[in-house]
Amino acid sequence: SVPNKLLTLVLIHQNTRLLLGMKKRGFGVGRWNGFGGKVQPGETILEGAERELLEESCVRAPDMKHIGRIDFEFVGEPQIMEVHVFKATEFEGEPAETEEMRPQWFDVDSIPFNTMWPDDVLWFPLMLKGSKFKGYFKFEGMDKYLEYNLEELDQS
Ligand SMILES: CNc1cc(N2CCN(C)CC2)nc(N)n1
Repeated sequence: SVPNKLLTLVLIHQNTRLLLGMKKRGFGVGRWNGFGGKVQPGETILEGAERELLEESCVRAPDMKHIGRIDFEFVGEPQIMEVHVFKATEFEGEPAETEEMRPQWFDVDSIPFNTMWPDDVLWFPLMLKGSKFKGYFKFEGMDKYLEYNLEELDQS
């Protein structure tokens, strides 16, 4: 009966390249991921996504679109992490390293899944092909999920 924790995740996907960041501290440290964080009181989820992208990568992406939602449960943790995923194709500025993230471009055929969250290999293909999706993963620790479901949603 704990409200979900609202979080964001932004991917910038330009033709055959994807911008990821190496998380330098905190939750998910040592893994490549999109950019994001907690949604603050008084901001929309979209505003939170835009703010975190700028803070973590120094770029803005005004065309970002909401493409999915993934709920993450961690065994022993009552609060579900409700991650809202956004994708952009255009950006303003130059990706730059921050205290949180070291950005790097990857070819979509060479995504470093072995140094990413284990769920990514399942839903990144949906993200890359432009699907809208809804997912749920039950994690036990940081490296293993016990259950999941993932569905593509109708665009119509
Ligand atoms: C638990 N699995 C996760 C979490 C996660 N996030 C990313 C966004 N963070 C703010 C919270 C945790 N991202 C991916 N790709 N997988």
